Amino acid sequence: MNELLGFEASKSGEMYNDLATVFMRARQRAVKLTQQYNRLYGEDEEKRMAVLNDLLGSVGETIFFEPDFRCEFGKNIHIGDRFYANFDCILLDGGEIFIGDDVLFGPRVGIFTTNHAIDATEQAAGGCYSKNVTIGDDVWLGANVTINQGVTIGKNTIVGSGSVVTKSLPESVIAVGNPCRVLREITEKIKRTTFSARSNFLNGFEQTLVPFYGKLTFEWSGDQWQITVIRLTKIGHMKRLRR
Ligand SMILES: CC(=O)SCCNC(=O)CCNC(=O)[C@H](O)C(C)(C)COP(=O)(O)OP(=O)(O)OC[C@H]1O[C@@H](n2cnc3c(N)ncnc32)[C@H](O)[C@@H]1OP(=O)(O)O
Repeated sequence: MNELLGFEASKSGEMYNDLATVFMRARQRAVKLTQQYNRLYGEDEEKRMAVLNDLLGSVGETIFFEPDFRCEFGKNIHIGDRFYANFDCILLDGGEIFIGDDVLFGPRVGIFTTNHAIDATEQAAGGCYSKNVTIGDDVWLGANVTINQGVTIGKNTIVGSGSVVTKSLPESVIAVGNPCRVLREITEKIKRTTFSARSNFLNGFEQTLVPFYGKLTFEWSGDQWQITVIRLTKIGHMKRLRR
């Protein structure tokens, strides 16, 4: 076990002592900052972003976690632009977590980069090893998705609710289940009509979510309306959430 290298060991996949002082202190700091972030819910978003800037390794523009967000260290988490996570997101970042642009997490998504040692003696002594996780641009993780260490999710992929992802997934697929397997590719082209939402429900939706996302579109598929969110990129171009 490598106690001297601290985060260098954890980020490189070597076995490290999870109970070493450097990790204990960093964990306490992260808990305090995430509590502060969660308490600031509903306050000025700039204050919340300032906490995230302090807590996380790097953040893009417009990052939003519903309460309660929790992470282990924070400094190993890197998030791109326009990120939204629903309630109770847990990111255990002994290894690094890289999240791209325009990523959506459903409620109770968990990313776990660290395993305890397999050997019981090393386990009891605090032995752990971590592997980085990467989430590509335009990915949507459904509710209760679990991502295990070492996984990469290709861009534009959707992971169904309750899935446990143990191996990497390619780009532009829908994948589901435990263990998570590809269900189908995302190939279809959907024609959309954009118009303003006017019902109470949709006005409420616009006020709460659309500032983070962009615009709503509606498509009549023959027997039902499909509501889709189109997000505005930094340079103002429309970006489709689902194709
Ligand atoms: C940002 C937010 O807050 S998100 C809000 C939270 N919402 C969610 O988490 C919902 C996530 N959505 C899902 O899980 C959806 O099922 C999707 C998007 C993965 C798939 O939707 P569709 O493409 O319409 O798949 P469809 O419903 O046709 O199902 C196809 C097959 O996959 C199975 N399946 C679908 N979803 C799942 C799942 N999550 N886990 C296991 N199997 C599934 C279906 O049972 C079906 O199996 P069958 O062919 O044997 O009958």
